Formats: sequence, C-alpha cells, structure tokens
Amino acid sequence: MKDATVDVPAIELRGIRKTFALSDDENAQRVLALDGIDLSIRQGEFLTIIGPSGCGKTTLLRIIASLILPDDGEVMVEGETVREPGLKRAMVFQTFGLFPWKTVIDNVMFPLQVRNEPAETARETAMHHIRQVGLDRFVDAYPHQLSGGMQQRVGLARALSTGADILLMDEPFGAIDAQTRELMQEELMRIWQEEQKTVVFITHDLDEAVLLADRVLLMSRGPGRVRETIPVELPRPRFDYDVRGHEGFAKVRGHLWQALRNDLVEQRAEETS
Ligand SMILES: Nc1ncnc2c1ncn2[C@@H]1O[C@H](COP(=O)(O)OP(=O)(O)OP(=O)(O)O)[C@@H](O)[C@H]1O
Repeated sequence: MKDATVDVPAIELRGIRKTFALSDDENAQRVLALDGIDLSIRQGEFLTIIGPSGCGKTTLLRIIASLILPDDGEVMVEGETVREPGLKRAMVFQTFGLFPWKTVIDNVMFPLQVRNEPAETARETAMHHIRQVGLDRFVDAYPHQLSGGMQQRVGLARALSTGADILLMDEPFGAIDAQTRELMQEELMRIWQEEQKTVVFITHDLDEAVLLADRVLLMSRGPGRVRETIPVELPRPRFDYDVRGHEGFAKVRGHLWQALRNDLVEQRAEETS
C-alpha cells in the first residue's frame, strides 16, 4: 500500500513576506527582502537555490529554519505549521559553526547530548556519522587542527547526528578550494542517497546548482521572489559519468546563466539611469 505521508511536502511555504528595518529607530525605513514566496519541497528532494546577491536566499533559508519569522505567511514542515526551530530541521553554515573548544567527536555528539541521549549510544551515532564523512582518524582533533574542507565535514556530521530529516545548507562549500569542493559534493550526494534526506542548498555556483539538484529554484533580484523552478533530469549517480558533458546539464546551466546575466544587466542599467 502507498504510504500517504510521502505525499505530504517536507516543506511548504505560503505567501512568505519579510521586511527588515534599516536602523534601530522605530520609524526606520524598511527593506523588502522577500515578497510573497510560495514553494513546496517534496520529501527526499534536493533543491538548490541560486539568485543574485542580496535577493533573499539566506533570509529564506533562515525562515525555513524558523531562526527568523516572516512578517506574513506560513512555514509548514511535514504538514505542520512551525514558528520555532525544531528537530526535523538542521542548518549547515558556510562558516562551519563548530565549537572551537570541543574536539571533533564532542562537536558531533553535541546535538545528541542536548537531547539527553545516553553517552554510549550518542558516541556510537556520532562515530557512525564521522565515518560517513571519512574523518575517523581525526575524532580527537580540534577544529583549528583541521582544514576548511575537514571542518565542513564535521559540520555535516553534526547536522546528520541531529537526526533531522531536512538539511538546510547555506553555501556550505563556498569557502573550500575547487578540488575539495568536488569531493565534498560527491560525498554529500552519497550521504543524501543513503540517508534519504530532504536538502535545501544555497549556492552561487552554477555548476554546483545543477550538479546536485533535483530542482533548481532561481530567485529574482530584490525584493526576492521565485522567478522559476527548473527540474534537473540527469541520471544519478552523477559522479559516475561526465555529467558536465551531458546535453541536459549544458541546457539547464545555460538557461540559468542567461537569466542571472539578464538580471545583472538590468540592475546595472537601473543604477546608471
Ligand atoms: N538582519 C538584517 N537587517 C537588515 N537587513 C537585512 C538583514 N538580513 C538581510 N537583510 C537584507 O535583506 C536582503 C536579502 O538578504 P540575504 O542575505 O537574504 O540575501 P542573499 O541572497 O542571501 O545574499 P548573498 O547572496 O549576498 O549572500 C538584503 O537587502 C539584505 O541587506
């Protein structure tokens, strides 16, 4: 029999609108960051978000995490309205967000300890995720003893150890060199397939946006709106063949490139007129 819960979207956004004050003054001017975002993300989907700088990508992700609340609109997680961070959603930041005074194992165990997991099972779960990201030799190292790519792996292992179904990733590989980045993309794909997570992933990198996604969400420049969502129907696993040489890859990438370029050209024209 078909499982009815699979039809419930992992995340649903309805009419999300968000403004920010430009200063602390109560009469301060406000900037409109998001203007009416409607979006449904299915369970197990890998959605990448791309758009011009300042279009509201991070704001959108923080609203999905309930780290900030929208002025209007509703966020639903697996069918329920949410207004506070919860265990079903975990964030992975570009800046890793690790505790510098804790070792790798202690960083990864932290979410489990917060949930009062018994020490032994917490350690086992943490070790499982540390192995998944290939850092078993570094369990007792401190973050400053690790490279950027390794620190990001710890961040990913920690997000996995929360047990969250939904990973919210804000440019997680932005600060990592190109070759390590490719390895991280491959690892993330493998883990995503193993663990069947829903992933929302912000990137500035066109190749990354297409390479990883089931669907790319293209945002328009401020105030942020959904310009379009583009399905990426390339065979998986995508690291077993020359995916960049695939005709479908070039088509989606070219479309995104043109749209982002048009936005930039329009913006320049407005700024100089
Ligand atoms: N805390 C804040 N206070 C005031 N304005 C904010 C705040 N956070 C975001 N903004 C504004 O909201 C808009 C969207 O910002 P956001 O960081 O979400 O964009 P972004 O698409 O993630 O940008 P980038 O690609 O450069 O990281 C911008 O105009 C930004 O200046």
